Amino acid sequence: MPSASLRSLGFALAHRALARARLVSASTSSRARARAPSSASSSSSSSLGSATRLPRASPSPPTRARAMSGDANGAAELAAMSCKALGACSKDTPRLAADEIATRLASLGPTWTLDPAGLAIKRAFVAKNWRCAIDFVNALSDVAESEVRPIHWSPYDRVGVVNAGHHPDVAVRNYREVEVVCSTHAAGGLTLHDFVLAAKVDALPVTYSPKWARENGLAP
Ligand SMILES: C[C@H](O)[C@H](O)[C@H]1CNC2=NC(N)=NC(=O)C2=N1
Repeated sequence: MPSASLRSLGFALAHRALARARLVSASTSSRARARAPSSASSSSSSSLGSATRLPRASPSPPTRARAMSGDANGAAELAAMSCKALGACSKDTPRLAADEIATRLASLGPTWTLDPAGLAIKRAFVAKNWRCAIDFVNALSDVAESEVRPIHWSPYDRVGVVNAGHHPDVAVRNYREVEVVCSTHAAGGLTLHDFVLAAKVDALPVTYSPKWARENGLAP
């Protein structure tokens, strides 16, 4: 075969190979594009995802520790109860009479006191340090919220939560002095909810200031 025709044949083959290579790379990239979601669609799917994602239910209450109580049976009975079972607090939630308050108070730990007006119970202690104080408050927060129950409502079957918990007033002063006050705000005084919460608070682990623990008869 003459050299000129060989050369033109070579060019033709090279050209065809080049065209094929271009064709293959074009189809590969279009397939790749089809697989990867576009930035718009991915953002819309993630935004849809975030629209249906709702806050997780509160974590389960902390594991029980040694219940610190004056009357173990009374405290165990209270701690086994649940504010959810008692129902959400309202102005109609019955307030306890003075004698039942005294009985329930005796079954709690020794550091609970009744306020002079008889409308709240208070527990105060000194933690070992700030971190121990805040760890206790965080665990307390889980207990207060542990009565949260999920509800479903249409039409998108979104899941929400009704906060049927029972919440104490909490203060941390002088970086480690913790104060917990239980009272039923909706009823304007002490109800069974408050003693149930207090018994659960007594079951929480606490790292006390060693000096305070010795002075209050709570040294291990
Ligand atoms: C609907 C829900 O049960 C009420 O808002 C709860 C929330 N936590 C509460 N906590 C306390 N301590 N008193 C209340 O009256 C109260 N009400």
